[in-house]
Amino acid sequence: MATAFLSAQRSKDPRTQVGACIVNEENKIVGIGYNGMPVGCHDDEMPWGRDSDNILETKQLYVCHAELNAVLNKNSADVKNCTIYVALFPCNECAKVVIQSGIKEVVYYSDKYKDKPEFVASKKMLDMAGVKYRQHIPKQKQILIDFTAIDAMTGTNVKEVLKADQTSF
Ligand SMILES: Nc1nc(=O)n([C@H]2C[C@H](O)[C@@H](COP(=O)(O)O)O2)cc1CO
Ligand SMILES: [Zn+2]
Repeated sequence: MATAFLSAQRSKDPRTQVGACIVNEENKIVGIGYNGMPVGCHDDEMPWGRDSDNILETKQLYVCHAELNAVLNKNSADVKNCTIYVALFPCNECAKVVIQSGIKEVVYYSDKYKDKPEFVASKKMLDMAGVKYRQHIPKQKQILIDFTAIDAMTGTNVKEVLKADQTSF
């Protein structure tokens, strides 16, 4: 799930960044994706709003959801019997992609849109197709990525080695 969330950081959606990570039966990652505009549809030329009188001026008609991208980005022949980790519960369109691609389990973090018809329909289809879904409750609320830690650790290790050398002499 953390990998899904990390992938979401790349999304240009100013409101909701979603990531998805697919793992096979050995828990090995076979696909990662985040919500974004289709290839060739430039982020800065596409609408990112969601509320407009003109639906053509909203993101809904254009944006590829994280789950779709994760399936399309797969590095294996298929994603049959895989599990998809996703930050937000899949909508009805993504549920179809999940079912048709053979994914057997959805692990989601948030179900904040659960009362909307897209998500009621999604669950109806997942239930009928026998795709399991469960909420992920993380052991810790946050993970900090500190790029500098690798150098700091090396420094500490070097100091420890030097100290050990001094005591042995
Ligand atoms: N499961 C999902 N995967 C996704 O990639 N998305 C994307 C579509 C939009 O770009 C954004 C939702 O925008 P908003 O409705 O919160 O402003 O997240 C949304 C959902 C849930 O609907
Ligand atoms: Zn979707």
